[in-house]
Amino acid sequence: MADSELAARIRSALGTIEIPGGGSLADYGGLSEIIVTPSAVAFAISVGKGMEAAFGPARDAAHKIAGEIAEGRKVMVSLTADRAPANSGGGQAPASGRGAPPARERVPGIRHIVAVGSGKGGVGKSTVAANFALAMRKAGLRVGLLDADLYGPSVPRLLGLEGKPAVREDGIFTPHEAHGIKAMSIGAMLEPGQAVVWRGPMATSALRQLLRETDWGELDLLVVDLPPGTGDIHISLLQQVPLSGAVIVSTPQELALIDARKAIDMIKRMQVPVLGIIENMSHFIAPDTGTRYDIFGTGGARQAAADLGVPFLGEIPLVMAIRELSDAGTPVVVSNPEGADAQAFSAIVATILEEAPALRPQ
Ligand SMILES: Nc1ncnc2c1ncn2[C@@H]1O[C@H](COP(=O)(O)OP(=O)(O)OP(=O)(O)O)[C@@H](O)[C@H]1O
Repeated sequence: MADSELAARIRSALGTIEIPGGGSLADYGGLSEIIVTPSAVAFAISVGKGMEAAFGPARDAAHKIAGEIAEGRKVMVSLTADRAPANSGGGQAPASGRGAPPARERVPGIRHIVAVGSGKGGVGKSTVAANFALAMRKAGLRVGLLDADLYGPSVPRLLGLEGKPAVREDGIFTPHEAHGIKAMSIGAMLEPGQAVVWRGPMATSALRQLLRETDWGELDLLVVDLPPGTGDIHISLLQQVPLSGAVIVSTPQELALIDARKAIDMIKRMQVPVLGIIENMSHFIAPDTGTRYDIFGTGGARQAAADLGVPFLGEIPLVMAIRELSDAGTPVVVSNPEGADAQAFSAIVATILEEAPALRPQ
């Protein structure tokens, strides 16, 4: 069945579900577009603040009906209320009460979650996140990598993931395994080139399900590759799970650093420890002469880290091999582990494990 036909069938079936206040879910203005991908069906129901509980049965019924029509696809139905008043607190908030942010809840089996973010796009955040995860694996940790960059997922390319993740009978994803780590990405569920417009509530719901409805097994560390910037996904992740820390990737340019400062500010306000800044594309070493060129300036991220009172974790040079190997699905940490570039990632991991001993393998 064509995707559009499947979406139309689901929408029409939602007409049998009655919503609080009367009327059917199919006609309800808060029902989002129904997104169909080769392995998933996703839609959101937006309700007024305080109406979440009343709409719960409608959401459950929608999930069931969509599951019956979805032909083996994973169904993701999110129920979202209008945004609660800005939460500046963080920490374990009360679980009930109108507008109260939900309590941060651990993901069973996962000891630590560390997010990798950046202020600006295109600074190499995903490349760093993948190599960072693999370097943690080399350091002896059981590692997973969650691609939360729903708008531009690149983990499938970086790790060479092929095919869709399997969905168990109970609807739980089985993650991909690559180079000794587990990996989940919404990108692996899309057709090549398929663009999905994740509107705010659906994005946060998709993230929640990738995080909580995946059979991660026992992990010492889940690395989360965030989208660039400081949007809904970041706030949602920071609010819904306790994070052991966040790492910010920046290039040395002032513009990237301004945005990196904003990201660090947000993370601190949400009371998540900032493990430090990694400067990517720090400098270029000419392969023929070995001459170092500071093409984006030098020392910018180190200075910004000092100004912000957060650790500076290290520099990753701009190297053709990093790009070529990442694009080929064999990141430098696994394909050339003894090379200087891989060593730069290992040194960063060693610094973090020194500074945050709780993360070390047990
Ligand atoms: N240190 C590096 N040396 C050479 N190329 C690099 C380096 N880091 C990243 N790249 C390349 O830069 C490009 C962008 O990297 P990447 O996709 O990781 O960035 P990003 O910050 O995650 O981007 P987005 O904002 O789209 O999520 C990729 O082609 C990648 O291979």
